[in-house]
Amino acid sequence: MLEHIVKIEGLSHRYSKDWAVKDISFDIHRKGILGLLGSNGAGKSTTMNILCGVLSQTEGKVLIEGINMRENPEEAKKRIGFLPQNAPLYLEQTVDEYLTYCAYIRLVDKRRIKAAVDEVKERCGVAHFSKRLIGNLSGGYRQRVGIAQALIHKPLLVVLDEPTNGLDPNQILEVRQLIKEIATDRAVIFSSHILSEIQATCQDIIMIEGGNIVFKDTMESFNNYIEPDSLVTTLENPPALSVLQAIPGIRSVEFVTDKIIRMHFDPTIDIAESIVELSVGQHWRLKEITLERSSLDAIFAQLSNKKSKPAVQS
Ligand SMILES: Nc1ncnc2c1ncn2[C@@H]1O[C@H](COP(=O)(O)OP(=O)(O)OP(=O)(O)O)[C@@H](O)[C@H]1O
Repeated sequence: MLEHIVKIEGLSHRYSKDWAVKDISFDIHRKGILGLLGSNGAGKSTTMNILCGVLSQTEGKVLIEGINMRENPEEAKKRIGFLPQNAPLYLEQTVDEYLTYCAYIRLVDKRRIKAAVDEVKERCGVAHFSKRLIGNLSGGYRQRVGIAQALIHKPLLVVLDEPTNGLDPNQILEVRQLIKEIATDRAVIFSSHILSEIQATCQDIIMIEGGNIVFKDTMESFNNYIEPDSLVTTLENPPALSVLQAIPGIRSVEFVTDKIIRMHFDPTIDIAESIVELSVGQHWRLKEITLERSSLDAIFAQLSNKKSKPAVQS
């Protein structure tokens, strides 16, 4: 049986009249990365803020190693490191000054503070910037410092709210790698509104929309559950639009260039095979065919349409 360090039960929150999250329950395993996927306003930050004890829920329970966050926040928070959506950095401090301050407010033993700062700097790859003002670091390095402060007190769980937001592609790859490395000896939960971000990093996924969980399982099950519903094909000798539109199962056809064509199709039909067969038979000279991953909106629509199947699994 998998060991859990976090148990969230029936969590609901409303800021005013409407529910921002409603009846959310899930567990977090002791190690590995759980991705929280959802579009803007889905309820990711609300869930994470409650999980970290920054926001007090309207209803429900958060237990960290059995400790109730509402009843004993000091003990529960010792076990959690948090990087909120807007990293809480002091731009006028050096990396050393800032991390020392974080160690102090995170109640790290005074005799251990220097060692703790050195350890997280090393781990997060910012040791060479110890004396640099945080305001003079690039976005990627600021984010590393943000992750370092979340690790300073050796928490069991690290919560990262959209940690790759606003970074350039290289910085995204580096921060992803750091997150994977951190998760080798602790649990990590991280949120994103980008599916590929979660797919590249997480073993487990929770998808949240309109404040409700619409899917929770392993990443592998998610990938198996969501069928692609469009493909892009390169044909050196493409037929007329009407010929492609007439293929059974095709819903729409768009010429991206005169040779590259995007086709949306009914995911219950194996359209790729038909295209390959037709291409050979009718000399369309197929060069490339790629199934495209669905957008978040399309996935949400698919999940809603599959309500007859058990979309939410525990
Ligand atoms: N302080 C607040 N006061 C009132 N409503 C809020 C507040 N914070 C969030 N909300 C609302 O709660 C809902 C969930 O917001 P939340 O920030 O949790 O979503 P999110 O998935 O993190 O989105 P984003 O990626 O845009 O931050 C949204 O409808 C949002 O407008």
